[in-house]
Amino acid sequence: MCGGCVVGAIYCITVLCKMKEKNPWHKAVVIFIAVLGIIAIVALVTTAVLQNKPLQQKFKYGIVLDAGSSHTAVYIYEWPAEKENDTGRVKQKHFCQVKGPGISSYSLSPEQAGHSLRLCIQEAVLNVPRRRHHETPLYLGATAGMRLLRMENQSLCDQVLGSVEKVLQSTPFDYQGARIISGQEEGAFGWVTVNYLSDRLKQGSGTTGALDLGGASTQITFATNQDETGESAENTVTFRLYGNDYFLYTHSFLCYGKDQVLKLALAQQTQAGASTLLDPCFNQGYSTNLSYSSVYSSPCITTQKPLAAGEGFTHRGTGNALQCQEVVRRIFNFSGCTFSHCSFNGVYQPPLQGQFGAFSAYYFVMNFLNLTSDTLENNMEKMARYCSTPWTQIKQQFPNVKEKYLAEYCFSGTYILFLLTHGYNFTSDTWSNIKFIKKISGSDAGWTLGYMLNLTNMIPAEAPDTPPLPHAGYVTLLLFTSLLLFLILLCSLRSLWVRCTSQRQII
Ligand SMILES: Nc1ccn([C@@H]2O[C@H](COP(=O)(O)OP(=O)(O)O)[C@@H](O)[C@H]2O)c(=O)n1
Ligand SMILES: [Ca+2]
Repeated sequence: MCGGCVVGAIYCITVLCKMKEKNPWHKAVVIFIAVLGIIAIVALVTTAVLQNKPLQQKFKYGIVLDAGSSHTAVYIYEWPAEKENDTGRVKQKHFCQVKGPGISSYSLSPEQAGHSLRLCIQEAVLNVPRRRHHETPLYLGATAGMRLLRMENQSLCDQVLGSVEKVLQSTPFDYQGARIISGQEEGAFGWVTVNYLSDRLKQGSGTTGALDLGGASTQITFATNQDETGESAENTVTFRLYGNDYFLYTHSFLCYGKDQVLKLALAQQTQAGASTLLDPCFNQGYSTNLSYSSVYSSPCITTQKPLAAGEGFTHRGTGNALQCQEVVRRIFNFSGCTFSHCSFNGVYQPPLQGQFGAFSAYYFVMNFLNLTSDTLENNMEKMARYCSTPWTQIKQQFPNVKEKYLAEYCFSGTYILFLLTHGYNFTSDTWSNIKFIKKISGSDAGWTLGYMLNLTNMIPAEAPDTPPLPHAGYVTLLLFTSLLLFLILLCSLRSLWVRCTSQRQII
């Protein structure tokens, strides 16, 4: 079309040139045509650019409630409406932490479980534009706290789920159900989240493994070769995403979240039923009274409360990291592997592959202890120093940290180092493959985003078709071509003018 303009303009000039002798206005007419040509090109480029400009962005929303063992969190996600299937497009818009404990703690007053969510639901209502409310899917997924309650008492578990369901149904959102997700789902969707956010799924190779530490369970998930997954079907999840096949190894260790594992350690150390427990995993000078039932009532504890024991015991710290490691070692079972390789407790695990992102409590604990960017050996030393610091000094040093968390860091840090090395087989050499992360590109690492992407079919199995040129490339090419044609027009005008003038001189 632009080429047509140029040819037309040249034709006009030629005609004009012939008319020139007779017409005293020829100069003005030539200038007029040149200006007209410029205006035509500018109009053409402007129209083409505006026509192809991305439309004003409209957003869609999705809400996922993570009903964890220790607390419930509400995540609101947002994405451009016309780019639903593009990787990396869904972002966390808002986060709300529900006040109080996890929903499984309301087993004796189930109505309270639903009620506890109300404030965060109100926040969600304000954070999603009103006209989008009815089309915004809302999901609740409960994890290990509710898995344990289901094992303990199915009826109480149903009542708690019923109570949250009642509240969620009454919201203006498109409620899609509240359920207990499986350990495999928790692990696999954590892996999807991490790889979606770091934009690795479209590239098809070099994915990142996911390590999730909760309060009641912990998950390890990573991509392996197809033949590695054959040994244990229950540890295998396969996905086809953006045209690539992924064979994932995943395992969720129930009772190996950091709060339940502490109960395992306390039960292990109170077998004799003494009235005082001297615990190397707590700082020297730390002392508190604990009831036996707070330890032994968990379904993770299979041993009975010691017969000789009274109501409770004094839990006293002695602060010794090496002895603490021995306490932690006793809650792992390294015998009885029936597969080619195992992690612990007879669970199959193929050799570790690639990089890993470690999130949730891994991040909280390691970040507090300043163990996120050092060698394994240095981290062991730092850990020993923290454990041997007297409790009074720790409290003085961190007056703003909740005492319960502060007291447990020696135990939790020792447990994390032991789990990653002796449990999963990370070594001094492979330690640097683990990155302790909270967020990736502004969104929290965790299973919730992967869960929503899967349920809303937002990750297609096959790679979507993309235009041959991105918008910026298209505009650049258009401008460049127009500029070139304009220059050709000017040159042609000039050479015609020169020829015209010389012809006149000859005449
Ligand atoms: N700021 C925070 C928040 C949570 N946490 C811990 O992170 C863990 C989160 O577990 P969770 O509630 O998701 O439990 P699961 O159901 O995933 O096992 C709990 O052990 C919390 O105590 C922490 O250490 N620091
Ligand atoms: Ca969790």
